This record gives sequence, C-alpha cells and structure tokens, in this order.
Amino acid sequence: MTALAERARAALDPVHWDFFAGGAGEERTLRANEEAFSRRRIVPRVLRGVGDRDLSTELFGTRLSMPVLVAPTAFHRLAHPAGEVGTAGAVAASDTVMVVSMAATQPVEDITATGAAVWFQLYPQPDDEFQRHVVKRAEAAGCRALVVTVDSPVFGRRERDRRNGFDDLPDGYTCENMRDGEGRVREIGFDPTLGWEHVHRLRASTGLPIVLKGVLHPADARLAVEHGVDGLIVSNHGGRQLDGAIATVDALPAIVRAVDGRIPVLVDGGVRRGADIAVALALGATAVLIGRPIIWGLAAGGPSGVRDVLEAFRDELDHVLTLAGAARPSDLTADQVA
Ligand SMILES: Cc1cc2nc3c(=O)[nH]c(=O)nc-3n(C[C@H](O)[C@H](O)[C@H](O)COP(=O)(O)O)c2cc1C
Ligand SMILES: O=C(O)C(=O)c1ccccc1
Repeated sequence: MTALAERARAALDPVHWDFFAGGAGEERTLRANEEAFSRRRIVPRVLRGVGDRDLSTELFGTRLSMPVLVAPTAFHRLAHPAGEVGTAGAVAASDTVMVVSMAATQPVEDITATGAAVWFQLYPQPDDEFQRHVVKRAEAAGCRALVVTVDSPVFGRRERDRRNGFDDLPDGYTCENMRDGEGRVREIGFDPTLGWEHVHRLRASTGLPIVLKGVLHPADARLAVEHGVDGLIVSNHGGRQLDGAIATVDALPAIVRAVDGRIPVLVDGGVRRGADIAVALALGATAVLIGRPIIWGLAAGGPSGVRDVLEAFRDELDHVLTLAGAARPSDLTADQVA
C-alpha cells in the first residue's frame, strides 16, 4: 500500500475504507488493473530536443492543464467533511475536470460554484422523466458533459461491504442530486433491460456531449460511435462490477483501433503513477481518470490532499514525458510501449 493510502486508511472508519478500497468478488480485476500497468515498459526516444513541455489537452471545448481527470466516485463526505465541494476546489486550482458522481453527497450547484470544470456522471435511469429532470439540473448547474456509466446493469457484488453490512449512506447523508421535482430523494435505479435506445433518448434530451463509461469490447466502441456518442471511457469501474473483467490497459489498444480517431478515448482503473499515464497516452488514450488516489488524498488531507495528488501526477507525467522524449502528450506513440 502506498504511504498516502496508509494515511487514508488511518483516517477512515474501517467500514468506509473497505467501501472505497474494495472491489467485486475476489478482487481479481481490481488487482489486474494495477498489475497490467506495472507490467508495461516505456521505450524512450532520445535527442528529440524536447525543451519546454506542454501537458494541456482539450476535451469538448474545455482546455485541461493536463490529461488527468477526477473519476466519478460516490460519497465524498464519508471521506472528508469537505466532500465533493472540497474535491472540486482542488480540481479548480489544478485546472482540470471533475466528473461528479450521481451518488455525490452534495448538490451539483455547490460543486460547480467552486469554478471547477465539471462533467456529470449518471447511471441510466429507467424512469425517463426523472432522468430528464436530473440532466436538466446538471445542465443548469453548468456541467459541460454527461458521463453515462454502462457497466452497471446490476450493482456489483462487493464482498467486503456485504461482510460489513454496508449498503447505504449513514443518517445525515444523502445523494443530493437524486432529488425529484418535489425534492424527494430517489434510489439510484439499475436496470438490465436498457439498451442503445436509451442512449438515443438521452441524445434527444440534451445538447451536452455524451461520454459512455465502462466500455471494454471494441464492437461496443464501434456501436457507440454509430449511435452518436461523443466520447468513451475504457473502464471496468475500478474492479467493482464484473470481477474477472479484462484490465483496462489491456482493453485499450483494440478500442483505440475500433474508434480510429473519430471520438476521444479515455481510460481509468489502476493509474497510480506518471508512467501509467504515459503508457495510456502512448496507446492512444486522450486522457486518464483517477479514482481511489483522489479519495485517499481527500481522506488524508482534505482539499489540499486532493491538490497534492493532482500535482504529483502532473509532476511525474512531466518528468516521464521529458525522459521519454515527448514535449506533448500527443508526441507519445504506441511503439514506445513494450
Ligand atoms: C469508492 C468508489 C466509488 C465509485 N463510484 C462510482 C460512481 O458513482 N459512478 C461511476 O461511474 N463510477 C464509480 N466508481 C468507479 C470510478 O469512476 C473509476 O472507474 C474507478 O475508480 C477507476 O479506478 P481506480 O480507482 O483504480 O483509479 C467508483 C469507484 C470507487 C473506488
Ligand atoms: O459505483 C460505485 O462503485 C459505487 O460505489 C456506488 C455506490 C453507491 C451508489 C452508486 C455507486
């Protein structure tokens, strides 16, 4: 475990630590994500006169200072009283993007009020009218894209949570963005009957870019492009859904080939070092998302802990790019990964 994770563990209620750290089943996929990155080796280029680096990256008209986004994760107030608003403050200072979870514990309006660039994540909701309500609210709050998580037709089996009897937020916490038109908090719906027609309905209900999160098969990546999706996140939900699913960096190359530059491809799961980001970029990802390390930063140090995590990723990526002979993220090429 990293020193930061140790500090987070010491700060957290053990049941909440298990919720944040854990995965589905026997956590094979959770481990596989990190292991697959660890196995990759970078093949540097030399004497390329790299000079000053420029890590900035554009996505859907927003300029990010680096190709690193905050992944949507539930329940930030269980990690630290500053909650999602605290995380967003750090994201604003680091000038990147926060994807706000549908299971956030603070109102999306308070999160965007920090000045952070925000995308809103939603689980496709079976009740169309309610989903439209949530989408309109995210739009009105100033969210710049919708991230639709498609790897959760049912909720994953998290054995640690079952053992601990953790299945809901404690009293005094709610999913503030699950309120309906009357202000009542709904349960998040998971629905295995939903198909591509659901994406069509969403497409018709918003002008925001739609990013599908949780695609691992190249055939689904091709279908997503055909169905008018604007971006993809190659993800196995940090090993919290299908235990046994392919590691994300192993799935990435085939998806990049299938998409063939038509829409941006992002990836998350097991990104722990600047070298992991460089590998993902070289294999064709436009950017990566970070899940657990952000929660560890929040739990251990509040908003400034999140800032430290983001700045450590920036510093490491800059260093790796220089050593690998790349002035920009887009200079890295697939032949630089072994
Ligand atoms: C505690 C926790 C909560 C999560 N909540 C959500 C969520 O609400 N929506 C979602 O799409 N993904 C959720 N995820 C998955 C993350 O967005 C992301 O795919 C994953 O954490 C990336 O892997 P990493 O933690 O290894 O960086 C969650 C992950 C964790 C660890
Ligand atoms: O998606 C998740 O991984 C997750 O932990 C979660 C928890 C509660 C509500 C929604 C998602």
